Amino acid sequence: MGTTILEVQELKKSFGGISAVSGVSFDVRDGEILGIIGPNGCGKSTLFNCILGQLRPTAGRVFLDNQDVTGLRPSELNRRGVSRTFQLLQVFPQLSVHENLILAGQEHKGTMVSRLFGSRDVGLTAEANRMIAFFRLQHLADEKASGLSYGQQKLLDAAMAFMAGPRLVLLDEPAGGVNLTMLSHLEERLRAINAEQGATFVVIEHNMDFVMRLCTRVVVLAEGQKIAEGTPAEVRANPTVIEAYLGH
Ligand SMILES: Nc1ncnc2c1ncn2[C@@H]1O[C@H](COP(=O)(O)OP(=O)(O)OP(=O)(O)O)[C@@H](O)[C@H]1O
Repeated sequence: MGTTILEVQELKKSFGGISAVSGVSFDVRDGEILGIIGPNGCGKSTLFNCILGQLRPTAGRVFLDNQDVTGLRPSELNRRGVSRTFQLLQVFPQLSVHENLILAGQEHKGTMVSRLFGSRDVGLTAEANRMIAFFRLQHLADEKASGLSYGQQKLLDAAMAFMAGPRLVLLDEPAGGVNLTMLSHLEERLRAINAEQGATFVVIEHNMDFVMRLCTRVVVLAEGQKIAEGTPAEVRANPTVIEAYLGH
């Protein structure tokens, strides 16, 4: 496996008296698909939000390519090549599939680039077309996002996160609410973007089968702490993991 892209060290986040994340450490290596799983309320989203600057950690550090990025704003992390999806769809319903992708690309490149250099495109039209072809959305390219099925919107949402060649993508429940046919398409395309383009990403997901099939490595959280880490097979056989799931 490649060099370390992201390193999370002893991250903690409390909300008043509630400790949502209690000292979690892990890393993400170039070219891998890392899964983060755990029972409801174990701190997965809080962890993502702390890594991506939506929340300021109570303690701990986050390094991107060996640079300390703890507490940087989401827009700054975007400019450094980290993008994400949210549990709730972030597509703009009144914009077409193509326009949504362009907008995501502009956000990833940083609006300053287009402001300073005039062109709002900076190669994004070609990139959007490439992404549309990659995720097999050609027949929907000019459709408004609101006209797409929920599964198609989730696919678009994921495609948007990969616009402009980010260094690292964090996907928050990409499979949530997606029907089986669309799910296998999403899984196959995510696998392909990793294999063919070397995309590195982290997936938070409740769908255990999806995670176990897709991810190269899995981190398991329970009650704000990391309780296991390993290949899908190792994690599945880990008694502590089984206990944490059966106990809920
Ligand atoms: N803004 C907040 N204020 C207070 N408590 C919060 C806040 N956000 C999260 N929490 C609490 O922190 C804990 C972790 O929540 P978090 O949403 O990170 O878990 P999760 O693993 O993502 O859950 P789920 O799988 O249900 O999405 C929970 O006990 C939750 O109630």
